[in-house]
Amino acid sequence: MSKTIHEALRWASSFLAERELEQPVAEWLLRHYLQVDRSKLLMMLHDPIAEEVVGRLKEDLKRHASGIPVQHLIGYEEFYGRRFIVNQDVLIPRPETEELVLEVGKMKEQLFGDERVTLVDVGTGSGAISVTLSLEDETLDVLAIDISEKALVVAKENAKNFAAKVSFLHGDLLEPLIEQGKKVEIVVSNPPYIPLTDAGELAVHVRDHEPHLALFGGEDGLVLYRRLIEQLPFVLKGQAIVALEVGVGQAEVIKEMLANAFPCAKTKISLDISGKERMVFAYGKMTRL
Ligand SMILES: C[S@@+](CC[C@H](N)C(=O)[O-])C[C@H]1O[C@@H](n2cnc3c(N)ncnc32)[C@H](O)[C@@H]1O
Repeated sequence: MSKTIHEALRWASSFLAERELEQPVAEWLLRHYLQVDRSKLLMMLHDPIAEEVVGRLKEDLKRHASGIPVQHLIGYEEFYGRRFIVNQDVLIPRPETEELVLEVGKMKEQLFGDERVTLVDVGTGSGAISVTLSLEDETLDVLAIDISEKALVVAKENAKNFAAKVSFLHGDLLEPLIEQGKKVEIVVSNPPYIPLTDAGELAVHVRDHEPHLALFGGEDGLVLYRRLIEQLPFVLKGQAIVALEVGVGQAEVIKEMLANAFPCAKTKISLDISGKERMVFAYGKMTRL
């Protein structure tokens, strides 16, 4: 007799638990195969499940147990309620970054109201930040930069899928803007910030399956912040916002770097939903006097 969805899920949960892997993975996979949302899946729990779907589930769970992120198995990650294509060329967007997007939206509203302003997302990866902000706020002209040509292919595909108007540039941090003499009101970045010295502590699915260019920020994790902050004065308008996602334990030092670079601006650290200092901002007057 064929299994029900409930039985398949129970089997999958114990497979994952034995390997200390996250339980929702089985549900994500089944929702993906059956193309249903969570509430529909719950309503279908006692329906029979086709043998080939059970076979696919077993195969994918084995691949996941070997270290492949579930997002690479299904080909997307949800970000701000939208499905972004992801593959081995881009960082899988994380929930903390949704909080950065939310904060940037609020700060833009406070500082610029409905004024039309230009925002640049440095190190756009899958385009999660740039595409989302462009869709959420029509008063933003959005540019996005990445040093990885392969990441830009994915970001462009995501922008196309959502008909988001983002202009993509290839280059090192803000250099493409500096070369054009272009000035912007908002710089957002979630640069690579893991210290190279922490590489050994990373989970296999991160270390072996996400691009190292997206993960490591030099020996101490701060290399990209230092270089980005040095470049900022060349691209920021007089009134501006700088919004950076940072790693745990990096917020104070990055706030200080911003305060030194922009003595007339206000700076602040924001906590993520789990109470960790994960966002640093400089905003207001960006001139030195
Ligand atoms: C941590 S990932 C962030 C991706 C995406 N913004 C997100 O939040 O999901 C960092 C991104 O910065 C890019 N990157 C690394 N070094 C860079 C550089 N020097 N200039 C521009 N982009 C860079 C990487 O290719 C990667 O896409």
